[in-house]
Amino acid sequence: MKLLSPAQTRALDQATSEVQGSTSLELMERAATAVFDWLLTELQPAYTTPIHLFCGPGNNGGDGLALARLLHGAGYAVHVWLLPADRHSADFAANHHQLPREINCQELDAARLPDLPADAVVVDALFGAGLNRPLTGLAAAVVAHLNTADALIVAVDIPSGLLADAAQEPDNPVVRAQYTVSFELPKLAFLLPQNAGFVGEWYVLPIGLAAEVIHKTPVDNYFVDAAFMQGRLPARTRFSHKGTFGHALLLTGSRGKLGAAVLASKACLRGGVGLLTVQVPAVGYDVLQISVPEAMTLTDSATDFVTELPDLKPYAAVGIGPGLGQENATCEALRQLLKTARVPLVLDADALNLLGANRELLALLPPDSLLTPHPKEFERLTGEPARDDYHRLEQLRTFARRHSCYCVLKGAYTALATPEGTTYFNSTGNPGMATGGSGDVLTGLLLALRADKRLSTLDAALLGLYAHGRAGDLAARETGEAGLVAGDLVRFIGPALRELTALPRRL
Ligand SMILES: NC(=O)C1=CN([C@@H]2O[C@H](COP(=O)(O)OP(=O)(O)OC[C@H]3O[C@@H](n4cnc5c(N)ncnc54)[C@H](OP(=O)(O)O)[C@@H]3O)[C@@H](O)[C@H]2O)[C@@H](O)CC1
Ligand SMILES: [K+]
Repeated sequence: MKLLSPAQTRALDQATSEVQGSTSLELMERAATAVFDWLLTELQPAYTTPIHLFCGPGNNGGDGLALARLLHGAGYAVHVWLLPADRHSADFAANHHQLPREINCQELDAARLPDLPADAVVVDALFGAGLNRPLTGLAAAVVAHLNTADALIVAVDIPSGLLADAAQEPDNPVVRAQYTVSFELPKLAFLLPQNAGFVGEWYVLPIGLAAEVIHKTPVDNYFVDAAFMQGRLPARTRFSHKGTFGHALLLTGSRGKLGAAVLASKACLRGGVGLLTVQVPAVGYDVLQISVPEAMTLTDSATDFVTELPDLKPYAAVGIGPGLGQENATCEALRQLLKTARVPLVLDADALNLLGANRELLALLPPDSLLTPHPKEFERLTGEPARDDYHRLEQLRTFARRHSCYCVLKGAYTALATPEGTTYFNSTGNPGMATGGSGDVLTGLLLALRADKRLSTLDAALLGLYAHGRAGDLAARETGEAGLVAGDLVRFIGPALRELTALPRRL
């Protein structure tokens, strides 16, 4: 799915009306009907549940008024609260006019803000995508009032006071919703950790906006969902052989951290690599041979950490990082790798920490390298703490462009920035994956996909991130989130990849 800016969303609205020969009022009715259906199926309010709708002067308020009419028509107890304003949008006015007289509809008054009992549902339709400045005065007082109430808050389109795709001052008044119900496409704001307390659990409801216009709209940001990924992994043909899927080399492990080497190796094999060679310090030889018999093991001349590179010629891709440690001699091996590798690289964990501690090495990164930092590792790479999540995203894009690399930022909705300046946000995964070794599994899986000669760098990265999260979701069904360990992810890589495999063409 594409992530559109507010200006693009407005243009899409207009274009939809033109293409479909419908009015913006009809579109508003579709939006309100979608929220109405969602409320009834997801929240299932009782007929006695008080539903308070807070409506602003624009089309977000218009959505709220149309929703109030639909709920009233279905027999629910609704109460409408209007934010006084000098001007109202035309579709707000039309829906205000259509509001049945029996509905209790009052203007908000700062001196007498309504009581909101804990069993009430509050619909926040004060401001939506048209917000263009921080809320002040009565609007700010209403938001503060909603935020202290115990009622369940559902935000229409976006929590009021929150900008859809830009940073704002942390103390700006913003509604803290339990649910946000938006239309057709998600907003960038929903994907950033700093907004989680406002947005709550979010839903995107289809309202039939013109698909052909969405298709033609150029964007910088994508939300990577199941439909986006479906069929991206080519099926294996009967005559495929080990060479098709590549021979990968993994440089990994140090004394006490061979578990990382084992997890990454197993993930690489489950990711479908043709052959895997693992270079570990001498201390890891038995561990690898016994734990991962499918891999070939090379031992370093050093006992406790990796210090040297094998001949790189046989390999289709090289991964480096899991459990590596940060010895000087390891850093030299990394330098040699960056200087000599002519095949795709995947860099993670201590390889990134070494890059961060020796930033002159960044100039040696071969183009199209894939880096997988979490936010702390990313900060070491840039050397500059981010002001907020939007700034960090900007840093990520700049980094990927400057170093011609694909850079991941791990977390909820893991982001992938490309050298061209596009960012992809992954949709799979769960908090159970915040556990030791999860990143090592991702590295191994990405290495396998980069060794696969059939895949572009972008497809390998997207498939790896999506399948890793999906494996976590499948595993959590069995283990629960708390009980999930990285080894469980490995078991579900195969099923996750199978879901993404292209089906044979049929007539
Ligand atoms: N395609 C879709 O997704 C569809 C979208 N739809 C809905 O439309 C919504 C967008 O509607 P919208 O453009 O009318 O904007 P909205 O947020 O209601 O209000 C803007 C008004 O507020 C004002 N204003 C702004 N900031 C302010 C502030 N801080 N403090 C005070 N006032 C402020 C501003 O006027 P100004 O004062 O700047 O002249 C303007 O009057 C969208 O979120 C969705 O709910 C559906 O109906 C159909 C399909
Ligand atoms: K809202």
